[in-house]
Amino acid sequence: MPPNLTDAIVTAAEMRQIEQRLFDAGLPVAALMEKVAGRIAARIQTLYPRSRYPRIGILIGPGHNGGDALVIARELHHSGYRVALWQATDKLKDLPTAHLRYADRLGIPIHRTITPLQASDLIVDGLFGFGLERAIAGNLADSIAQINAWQIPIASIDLPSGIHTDTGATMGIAVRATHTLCLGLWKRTCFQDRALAALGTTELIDFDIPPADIHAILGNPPPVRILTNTIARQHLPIPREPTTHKYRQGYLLAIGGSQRYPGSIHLTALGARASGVGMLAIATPEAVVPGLIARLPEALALSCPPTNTGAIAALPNHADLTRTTAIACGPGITLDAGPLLDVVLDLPQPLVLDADALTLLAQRDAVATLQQRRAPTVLTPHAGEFQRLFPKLPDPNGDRLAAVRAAAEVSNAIVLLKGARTAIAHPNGNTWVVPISTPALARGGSGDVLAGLLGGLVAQLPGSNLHTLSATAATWHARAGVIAAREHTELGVDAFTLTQYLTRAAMQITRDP
Ligand SMILES: NC(=O)C1=CN([C@@H]2O[C@H](COP(=O)(O)OP(=O)(O)OC[C@H]3O[C@@H](n4cnc5c(N)ncnc54)[C@H](O)[C@@H]3O)[C@@H](O)[C@H]2O)[C@@H](O)CC1
Ligand SMILES: Nc1ncnc2c1ncn2[C@@H]1O[C@H](COP(=O)(O)OP(=O)(O)O)[C@@H](O)[C@H]1O
Ligand SMILES: [K+]
Repeated sequence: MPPNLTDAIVTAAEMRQIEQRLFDAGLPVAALMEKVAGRIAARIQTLYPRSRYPRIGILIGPGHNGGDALVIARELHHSGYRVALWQATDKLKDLPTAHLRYADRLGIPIHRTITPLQASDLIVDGLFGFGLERAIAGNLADSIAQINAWQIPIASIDLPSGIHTDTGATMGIAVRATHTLCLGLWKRTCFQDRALAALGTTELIDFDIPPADIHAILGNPPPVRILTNTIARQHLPIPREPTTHKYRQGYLLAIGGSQRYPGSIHLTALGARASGVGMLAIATPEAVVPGLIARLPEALALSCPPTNTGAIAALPNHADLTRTTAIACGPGITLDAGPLLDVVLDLPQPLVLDADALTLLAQRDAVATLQQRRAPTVLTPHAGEFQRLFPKLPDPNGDRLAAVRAAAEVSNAIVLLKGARTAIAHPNGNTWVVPISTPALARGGSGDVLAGLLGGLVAQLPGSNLHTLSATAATWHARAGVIAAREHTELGVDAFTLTQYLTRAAMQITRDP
C-alpha cells in the first residue's frame, strides 16, 4: 500500500462507507472480522507476551467490536493464554452471538459480572468501537469505572470504549486504555487532545483496504491527514542549491518585543535562526535592541520608536522591506501595538501572526480584516487565542479538528491550532495533523520559537505550499521538543533549550523514513 494512504484520518461515517464498499464487492463480513482480529491477536502476543501476561480478561460488547474481541479471545486461548470473558450486555449482533457460542464450547469462561476479570494481567476492551451511538450509563458505566480503577493494562480494540469516534468526547464514561489498536484507518478521535489520556499509546492495525475504496469515499488526497515525515522532509529547504546566496535563502522580518516582554522576540529570532533563513531582520523597540544583538549578532536590527508604555509604536521610517519575503509578527508586542498591526496587515508579504498580534486582531473584526489581506496569512493560536479570534466557532478545546477547519474556512487564512496534537487547516478544508509532541512544550516561550521557525521557513520557500510548510514547521518544532525531553526530561525543556534542538530535529526529519 502506498504509505500516504495510512495517513488518512476518517470519521465513523466515512469508515462505515469504506467498509461497506468492501462488503458490497464481495468480501464477507465474517472474513474481514477474522482477518482484522487475527492481526490484533498477533499484535497483542507481541506487546503482551504470555510469559508475562498469562491471564487475559476480555470485555465483550454487543456489536462487531465485541465480535473482534471474541475472535481475539479464541486465538489467544489457542495460543495458551488463560482467557476470561465479560459479556457486557444480553443482546448481541449475529456474528458475536456465534463467536460467543463457540468460545463457550471451547471452555472459555463467560462471566456476567466483571469481578472475576480483576485477576487478569491484561484487559482487552471490545465493548464499543465506531458504533457507539449514545452515552454509556447504568451498570455498564459502573463496570467501566471499576475496570479503570484496577490499574491493569488495557488494550482497546479500535477505540477506547466510550470515546466518540470523531470528536474525542467522552460519552458518559470511557475505558482508559494503555494502548489503542486503531483498525484500518486512523479515526479522528486519535488526534483530539481531549481523548489522548483515554487512548494511551496509539497504533494502526492495517487490514489492506484497497486504495481505490479509500479514495472513492475520501477523495484523493484525503482532506484530513497526518503530516508524515516524508512530507515534512520534502518541505525542508535542503539540500540548498550549491550556488545560492543569502538573498536567495529568504529574508524574514520578525516583529516583536516590548519593554515589558523583551524576551519573546529573542526566542522567535532563535527559532528563525534555526530555520536557516538567509537574512533575518528584527523590528523591536530600541530599548530591546542591544540585548538582542548580543545574542544574535547576525540579525539586522530595526530599532523601532516606542509608545509611552514601551511597545513598538511603528516600524522605523527608513525600513526598506522590498527584499523581505515573509513576516512574522506578534510575540511580546503587547496590546499597545494596535497601530503597528494595521501597518503589518497591509504589507504584501506572507504573514505569520502569533501571540499578542492575534489578540489585537480579535479586538477588530478579525474575519473581515483577514479577508482583505493581499497576501496569505498564517494564524498560530493556542486555544485561548483561538476563542478570542473566533468566538462563534466550535470550542477549540472540544472537537479541535472541526474548530480549526471552520476557522480557516471563515477567515480565508491558514490556521494552526496549537496543542498536544497541533492541527493546521487550509481555507479549502484540507487539514494536516501533527501526530507527535510532548507536554514538555507546555511552557511559556515555546510558541514564540515556533513563530520564528515558521516565519523563517516561509521566507525561504515563499512560492511553496504555505499550508504544508506551516505543518512542517509544527512537526519540526514538536520533534525538537521530543528529542530535548528525552535528554532533559519533560521538566528541562525551557524555550531556549528547545531552540538548541531544532537542528537535530531537522537532521532526524532528513534521515528518518
Ligand atoms: N465489519 C467487520 O467485521 C469489521 C468490524 N470492525 C469492528 O467493528 C466495530 C464496529 O462495529 P459495530 O458497528 O457493530 O459497532 P460497535 O461494536 O461499536 O457497537 C455497536 C453496538 O453497540 C450498541 N450501542 C451503541 N452505543 C451504546 C451504548 N451507549 N450503550 C449500549 N449499547 C450501545 C449498538 O446498539 C450496537 O448494537 C469497529 O469498531 C471494529 O472494532 C472493523 O474494524 C473491521 C471490520
Ligand atoms: N500538552 C502539550 N503537549 C504537546 N505540546 C504542547 C502541549 N502544550 C503546548 N504544546 C505546544 O507548545 C507550544 C506552546 O505555544 P504557546 O501556547 O503559544 O506558548 P507561548 O505563547 O508561551 O510561547 C505549541 O507549539 C503547542 O503545540
Ligand atoms: K473498544
